[in-house]
Amino acid sequence: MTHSVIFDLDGTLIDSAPDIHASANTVFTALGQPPFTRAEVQGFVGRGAPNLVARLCESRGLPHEGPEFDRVLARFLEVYEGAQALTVLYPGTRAALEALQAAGCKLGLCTNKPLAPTLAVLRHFGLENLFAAVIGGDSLPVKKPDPAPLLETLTRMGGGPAIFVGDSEVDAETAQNAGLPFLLFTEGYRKTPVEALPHDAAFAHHDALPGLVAAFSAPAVP
Ligand SMILES: O=C(O)COP(=O)(O)O
Ligand SMILES: [Mg+2]
Repeated sequence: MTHSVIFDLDGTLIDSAPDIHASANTVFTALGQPPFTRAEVQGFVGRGAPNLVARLCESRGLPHEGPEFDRVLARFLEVYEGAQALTVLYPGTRAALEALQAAGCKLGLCTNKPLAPTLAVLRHFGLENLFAAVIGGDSLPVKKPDPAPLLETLTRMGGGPAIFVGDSEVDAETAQNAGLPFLLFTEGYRKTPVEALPHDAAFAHHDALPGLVAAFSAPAVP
């Protein structure tokens, strides 16, 4: 039985932290704040843009809710939507997605990144037609690790057996919450050692992905 394969985006298919870092610095330096390091910003990626901006505000002693925060978030989202210049696909990503599709797998995307910058970056890399369903961090009232976005992605893909592929603590928890197998990409933005994150298989290069998915999809040997 061929599985549907649902992907996380930031830190899994694309290395977008340089653009997220640059967008944060564009917004916060305009507010008279000193720039953030890449590590500071990357450490807050994974729970969606409102959480990222709230954590950045907090670390500069600025309000992390209310009208002033809303203005900073709105400005960040504006800058973020046009921020693709520093983003790259992880090596082997395009080939792996195409190989999975050629093997009959349906592909889906379930990210906490807001939908507008998600669609913009998919278009930037010419990947927008590969995915049967795309759910962003603002597509539903809840985000990962709530299982609803992942399950909704699968429903929009027509259901059936599925595997989730992601890079983070949030993704591992989402897969568990949704009851789906989890493949962990080890070169993304996780903060926890691989051994400490629940996963069914781990990989460091996307070349390994079609083989891992095929192993899951193979009928169990009696
Ligand atoms: O925008 C984020 O916080 C992270 O996005 P991701 O779910 O694609 O890793
Ligand atoms: Mg991620």
